Amino acid sequence: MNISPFSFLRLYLPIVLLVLVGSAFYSNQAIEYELTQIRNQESAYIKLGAGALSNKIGFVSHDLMFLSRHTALRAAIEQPTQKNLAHLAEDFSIFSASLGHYDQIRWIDQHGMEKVRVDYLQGKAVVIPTEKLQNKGQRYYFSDTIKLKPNEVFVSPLDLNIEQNSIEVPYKPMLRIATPVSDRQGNKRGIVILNYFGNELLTAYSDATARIADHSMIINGEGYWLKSPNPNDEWGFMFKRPELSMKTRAPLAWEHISNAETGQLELEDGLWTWETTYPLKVTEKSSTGAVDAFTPSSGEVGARQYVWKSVAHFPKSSLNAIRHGLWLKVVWITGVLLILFALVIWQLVRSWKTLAAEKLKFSTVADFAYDWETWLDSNGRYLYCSPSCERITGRPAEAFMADPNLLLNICHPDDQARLKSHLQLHQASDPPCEFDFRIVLPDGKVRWLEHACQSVFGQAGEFLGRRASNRDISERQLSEEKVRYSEQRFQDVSNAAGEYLWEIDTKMRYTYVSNRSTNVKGYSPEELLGHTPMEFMHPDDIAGVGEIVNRAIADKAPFNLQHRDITKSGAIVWEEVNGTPIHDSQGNVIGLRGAGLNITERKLSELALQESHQKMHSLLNSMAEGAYGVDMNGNCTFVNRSFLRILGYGHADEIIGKHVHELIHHSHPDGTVYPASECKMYNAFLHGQEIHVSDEVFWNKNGIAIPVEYRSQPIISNGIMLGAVATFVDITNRKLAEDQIRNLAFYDALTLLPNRRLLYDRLTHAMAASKRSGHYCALMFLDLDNFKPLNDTYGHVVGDSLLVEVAHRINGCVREIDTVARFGGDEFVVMINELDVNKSESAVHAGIIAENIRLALAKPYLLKNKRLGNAESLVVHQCTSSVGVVLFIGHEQHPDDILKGADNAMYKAKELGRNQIYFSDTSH
Ligand SMILES: Nc1nc2c(ncn2[C@@H]2O[C@H](COP(=O)(O)OP(=O)(O)OP(=O)(O)O)[C@@H](O)[C@H]2O)c(=O)[nH]1
Repeated sequence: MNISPFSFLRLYLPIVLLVLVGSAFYSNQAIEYELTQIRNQESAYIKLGAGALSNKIGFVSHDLMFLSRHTALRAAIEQPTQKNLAHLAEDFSIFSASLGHYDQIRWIDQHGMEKVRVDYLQGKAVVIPTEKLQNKGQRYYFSDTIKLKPNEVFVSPLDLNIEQNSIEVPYKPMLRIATPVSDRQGNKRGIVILNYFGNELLTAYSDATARIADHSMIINGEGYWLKSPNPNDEWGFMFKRPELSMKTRAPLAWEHISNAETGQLELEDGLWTWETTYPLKVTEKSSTGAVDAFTPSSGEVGARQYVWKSVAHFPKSSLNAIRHGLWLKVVWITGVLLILFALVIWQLVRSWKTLAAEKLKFSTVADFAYDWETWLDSNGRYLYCSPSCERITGRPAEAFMADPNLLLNICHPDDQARLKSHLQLHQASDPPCEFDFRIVLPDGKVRWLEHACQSVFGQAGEFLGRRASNRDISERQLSEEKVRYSEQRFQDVSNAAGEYLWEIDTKMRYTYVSNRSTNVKGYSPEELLGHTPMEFMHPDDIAGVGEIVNRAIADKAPFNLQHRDITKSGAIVWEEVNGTPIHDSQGNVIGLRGAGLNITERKLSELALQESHQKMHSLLNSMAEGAYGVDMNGNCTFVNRSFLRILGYGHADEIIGKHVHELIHHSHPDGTVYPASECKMYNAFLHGQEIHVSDEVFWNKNGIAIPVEYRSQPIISNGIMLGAVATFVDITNRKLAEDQIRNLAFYDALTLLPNRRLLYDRLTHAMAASKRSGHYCALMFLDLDNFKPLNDTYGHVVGDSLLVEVAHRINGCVREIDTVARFGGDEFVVMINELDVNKSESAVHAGIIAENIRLALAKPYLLKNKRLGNAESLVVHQCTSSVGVVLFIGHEQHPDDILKGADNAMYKAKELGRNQIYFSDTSH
């Protein structure tokens, strides 16, 4: 795992600083402690040394005073007889030998003459014979002592013993202590003096300061060493060598030492510790002494001036060594500590990072969990609540953390008792638990939650509470509800429909059959399970059913089939089966399921219907009329053969399913569009009405209008209209016949000109029109002149052809709106409409037209002549015509009068010689 140097240093640097400061503080404290120890030790030993010196001096002083008051001495002073002197010498010997401290014990009389002297030589007290006694009157110790008052003590400086005016070698440090003695009258009778071995004193000092022997020393008041770690420095004053004194060697230290009774001071050269000893009591005196044997003291020295300094000098190098040693120790410990801290912090940072990573994982897994994750302690308080609770419950995680009862409070009232007992009672030993409950959202909606929880334990097996996962299963519940509802509905519908449900495995054995099987097959589900459907099937149907089912399995497709079953009672029932393959997750077919329905009645009906259909089909196809059916959308449901024949189709499939009106009835006879909305038949069938139309057209496949007469009748079953059936006949021949009849009534069969009836009709219309317009009309009555001879000569056929040609030539002389009619025989009537509003102008126009006709008819005719048995010949014929003209307007005259007028005019033309035009009188 990578650790960021920044993370490490951020934690480590303050600790480094702390350790360094701590180390510095500790080192200072340690050094100070060590130095304090040393200082204390120095002080203590120096005090011990000083004390040892004082004690020793005290003992000596005590011995002196004991001897000065000794009875033998008193006796010798009063009566210095040999006996008393001997006695005194003996006592001095005993004293010397018993103590061994004194080099000499003497009584010197007031003249300085040694009276009794005991020396201590080689461990024995030796009384010096009288003849060897010397006069010490010149010596400073005598002169300094003899002048003292009784009981005052003279203590000499500690110096080296001088014998024969030379410093005794080896050096014999010596301290002389003396006191004057007097007789009973108070006269001074000399002194008692003890030469005390200075080594005793120095040894006592050494013993007391043995622990600091290497740097302890005794220095006299002048700064000379009486005892020094370096013996060569000692007794400088005895050799008059001032350089062997502290005053010279360490003047600064000596200045402090000499000016203070006691003290301790660290100077550049080291630690100085000193203690001042005052060997003399108040009653004791001393003098400067003298180095030379017979030199008197230069002055008296009082008790406070007679000092020895017990001094310890702890060298600077040793102090530094201690400091360095401690520093090194601290530095080493600090280094080790820093390394240890570095390792610990490194591990700590690693652990934190691991912890952070684990926390990130945890938060990623828990905080981003889709479900609502919780952890409750043994008291039911939330230790963790995932943020998804807000999406699921509508309340934030903080609300649950703050209120352990919130879940119970928002629980649906119907589920609260169960949830409450679960939350209150679950214990560490409870197994994992799952159940569903509902909560009420803030907006009042209800949501289903699937709750799953289990106990959780720490590594030591301690119960940590229960961890739960709550999943929003509202949609699933809804879906399941829908599925349940759907299944129930399916079951109900199936039952209502009389169906039974079934499932079979790949070996075609029933694995499930619903109760309705009893109604359909006559066998209960228990009797069917484990058997195959074929065991109950009509033998003739097994092969067909097997083929359909196997194909469905191969195609993995649903199937539908009908077959016959033989019921438990032996009856044959028809069953309709719908089924579909069941697949596993790999898509393999693992069985079939479906529903079966008893369709026996329907099947029998169908068969009957089929038979009926067959009959109807035969009937339809035997009809001469075309027939077809339409559904409610107007689409064709069936056609018969005559339909196909009449309308030119080859197969019913070309029509069935198509909108019949759009296919065969889309246009009027003149080709204009005939919308279905205007179609009589279509509207009649839409309204459930019968209709009969005798004259419309259907359009055949080739786009030719076929005149038809049709009937349409709605198909109504149980009051519900299902469509219509139409029949039609081709009335082309009938129409032709009708046309002919109509032509016969209104037209001349030979010339095809309107006949007299039609002329009369049009004359009536022309009269009405002229009345509206105010324009005059003209009626011309034509009669061929001498027509009869042609008939007679060539026969009626030739005469007919002339009449036809005459009709043709007259038509060529008039407008479309005019009428040319054959009135009868060789008589023609021409009616000219819309001439002029002015009668004269109209007469002129009519005359011109009449003249044109007359001229046209007067031209020769070339007529075919074919007689029976003879070849066809051409007859050239020429004839004229007589024309009578009458003008008319409105209803001034009766039609018959107009015709009569024209006829009369024509006769006038005849009378006037034929081949001319005559206007009726009424025309002018
Ligand atoms: N070919 C033929 N002749 C007809 C037809 N109808 C009448 N006729 C004859 O037409 C003749 C008419 O005769 P009329 O008009 O009386 O005599 P006409 O010979 O024309 O002499 P005028 O009229 O006096 O000039 C008769 O001989 C009829 O038989 C017809 O449809 N076809």
